[in-house]
Amino acid sequence: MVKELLAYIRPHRKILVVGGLLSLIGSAAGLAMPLLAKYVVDAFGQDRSMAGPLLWLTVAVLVGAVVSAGGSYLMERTGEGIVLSARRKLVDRMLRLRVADVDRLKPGDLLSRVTGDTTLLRAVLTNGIVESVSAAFMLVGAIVMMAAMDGVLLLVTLLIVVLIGGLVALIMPKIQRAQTHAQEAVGEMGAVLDRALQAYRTVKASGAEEREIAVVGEAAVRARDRGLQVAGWTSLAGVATWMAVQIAFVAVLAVGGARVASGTLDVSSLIAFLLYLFYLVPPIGQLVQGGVQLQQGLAAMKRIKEIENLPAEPADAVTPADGPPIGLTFMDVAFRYGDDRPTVHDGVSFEVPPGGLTALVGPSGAGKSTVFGLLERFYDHQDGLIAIDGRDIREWPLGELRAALGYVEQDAPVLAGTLRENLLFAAQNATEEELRRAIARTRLDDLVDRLPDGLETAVGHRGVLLSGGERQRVAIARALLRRPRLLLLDEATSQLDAVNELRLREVIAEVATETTVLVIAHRLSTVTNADRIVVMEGGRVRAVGTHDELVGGDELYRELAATQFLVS
Ligand SMILES: Nc1ncnc2c1ncn2[C@@H]1O[C@H](COP(=O)(O)OP(=O)(O)OP(=O)(O)O)[C@@H](O)[C@H]1O
Repeated sequence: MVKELLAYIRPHRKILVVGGLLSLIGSAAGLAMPLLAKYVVDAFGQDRSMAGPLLWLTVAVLVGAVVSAGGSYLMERTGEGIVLSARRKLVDRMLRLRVADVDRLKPGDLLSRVTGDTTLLRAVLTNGIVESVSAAFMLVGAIVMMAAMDGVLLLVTLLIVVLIGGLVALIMPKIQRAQTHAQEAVGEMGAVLDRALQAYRTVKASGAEEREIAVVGEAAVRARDRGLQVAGWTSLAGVATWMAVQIAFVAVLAVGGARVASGTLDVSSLIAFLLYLFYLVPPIGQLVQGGVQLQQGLAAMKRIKEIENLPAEPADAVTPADGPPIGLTFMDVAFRYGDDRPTVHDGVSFEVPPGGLTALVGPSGAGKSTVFGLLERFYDHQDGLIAIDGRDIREWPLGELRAALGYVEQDAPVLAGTLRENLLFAAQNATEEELRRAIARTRLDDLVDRLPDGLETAVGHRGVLLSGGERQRVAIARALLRRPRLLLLDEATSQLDAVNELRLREVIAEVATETTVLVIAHRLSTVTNADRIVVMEGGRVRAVGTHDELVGGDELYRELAATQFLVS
């Protein structure tokens, strides 16, 4: 893990070294001060002019301050750079994960990894490491100076510092464990908050505000408790170091006082020694702090790596290319969502010839949406053959496969942004003419006319400004602009008004004249217009035919037609 942490630093190492050097120079200037103070005191005692030593003292203060400030700015800059590259890498991986992996992850937790955990890297990589180096330098420097003052006093000091240092070293692993838990708790809080925000209306309609507030509140309390554990251990480490210095102070004062009295030590040396002793405080504190930050960084790194280590889909983005409609084949396809999950497809076989409208129908849970998930290769089937245009989908380069398909989800997501951005989402290079045509084909013209800023109108978070029927047509227009050779359309189950219903039917019928359309049908009008209907039940294909054939020959279909389809 430390190695991975260092990998983030490598690109910034030059500037980090410069910043580190500046900090060291600042520290060295600081280190010189007690010595210069000693000269001031000596000059005072020997009736010499204090001007020279005082001037040097002033110069040391100024140089120390300016150089330290420069060093710390460079450090912060590097820190921001490191956070940026960690975020970029993480986001890149997150958007390329396989759907099956994302199903298992919680969006709120993912968000906290990008926003929260990356920030923790900054502290460890800059302050943590560089300041620890400069603190170690200060520490060694102070000890050398103390040795020059008086060896006996140094021994007394070191004995105490080493004892307490051992204690702090024992506390560090506890801090890391507590810190990992604390960051996980923040992620969990993000996840429960996200759950409530995703279902905002349902929360309100269910009168569940209080409960959700309590759930998020509890997660926040857990995060606080974990944070308190970290704080507890950190304070203990802090107190231990503080105690070390205080005890050393008393011991040095006692031993040093005795040596001054016996004439083996100058008063000025004792004063300088005591000053150096207090010079030990910040570097020791910094080393402890650096240790804590390292633990935080390691915990954050672990959470970042958990995502980065997940497999990614190949990144072969392909611009959609025009082509004739294509057909598809399912042959004995077997699939389940996970080894411990029930079988969803249990030998599914059907064929869709190029062009025309094919409807998939069946009771809820029959595996219809799963057909789409497999065609888009969001998931990989375990057995059997799925071919598109006569070619096994495993042999299609992923980008090319997805470029050939248009996909409209049932709840037709519309993204925050303008209507134009939404329409061009899947085909950034579409021309104004193509855009206009797609709008006309999906009968969105009057919507565009009605909206205050036309295509440039912001449609709101998840398209709340549009009706369900409009959202579905926007999604269809978006898919059409990609010029799919096979359109996968999961029809909205929501009840549409007569106008929207009619428009949707016209749109589907018209699109089916130009490309292959496979629709998961929820409307009677769709199935009656379909060239063929595939009836699925319990993970198998039960019957294939036209509406009239199936009404006559398939009992389940007859029942579905009578009860399930939204009659138009
Ligand atoms: N991402 C998923 N992870 C695990 N199981 C899933 C996932 N998606 C669907 N399933 C399960 O697979 C089965 C078939 O689901 P599918 O969505 O394909 O059915 P469907 O016929 O489209 O149903 P509906 O018409 O209700 O949408 C269901 O039992 C469902 O619980």
